[in-house]
Amino acid sequence: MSTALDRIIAYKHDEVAALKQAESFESLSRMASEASPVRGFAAAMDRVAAQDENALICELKRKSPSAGEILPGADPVAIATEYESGGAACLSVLTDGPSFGGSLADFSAIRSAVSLPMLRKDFLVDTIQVAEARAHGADCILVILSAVDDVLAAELSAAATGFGMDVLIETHDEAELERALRLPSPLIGVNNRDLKRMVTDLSTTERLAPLMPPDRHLIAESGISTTDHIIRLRATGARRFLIGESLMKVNQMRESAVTGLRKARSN
Ligand SMILES: O=P(O)(O)OC[C@@H](O)[C@@H](O)c1c[nH]c2ccccc12
Repeated sequence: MSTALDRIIAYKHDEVAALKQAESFESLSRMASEASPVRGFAAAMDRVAAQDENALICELKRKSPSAGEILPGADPVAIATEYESGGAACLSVLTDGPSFGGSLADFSAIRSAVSLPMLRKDFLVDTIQVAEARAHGADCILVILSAVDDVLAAELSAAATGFGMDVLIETHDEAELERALRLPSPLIGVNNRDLKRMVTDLSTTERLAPLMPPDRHLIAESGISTTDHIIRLRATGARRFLIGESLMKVNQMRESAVTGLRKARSN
């Protein structure tokens, strides 16, 4: 049975083919070398976690296969600015169009309006997309292990590191975590959402956190909407969190919602 993820990966290969018609890795690498300097993505989270606060990667996401329309007509620059003043450590911007309503144009507009480090959130299946990410100013890329094999994961990581970017390796189960530990990046995401079945369960982080070696940083991803969720996940040792839908849907006082999640801890 083909899953939503299979369909996304299929059209990503079409997008890459079209990109290769228009640009080469070399031409995008030249643009990347002229892009604005990399902002340390991992370092920004480290600074927040060092204060024992919660390092939040706040995400800009217009719609998704699991949630449908999240905030039609959203002004991503205005929301990113609210995330920044609320105390987000970093931003994540979906650049996938068909399934998530995002674009690289959104990404560039946000990057010139805020000074936070930014993750290009997309389904990467070719190193040319890594060069494209840096050419648009990305500071970090996502490598989704359920979407790529080990060889491609290593190539994407090496390309990103070559451009000076950080790499977030996304896992969802024990087998993927084992694969992640064979890659050099210290940033390992645990996606609470199963991208194949589209179900979200915070116990995924609770199950995998004890398996994380001390030299790697766990980023708990997806399904986080309350300070209670943060407190529950902090109990696993997690200090880094990726939050999208629930913060997009806050329609008043988004800044204080971000601040509340950043400060959440049990007393
Ligand atoms: O909106 P949520 O449930 O807070 O989740 C954010 C983020 O973790 C989620 O968007 C995500 C995690 N991994 C992905 C991979 C592709 C697309 C999206 C994602």
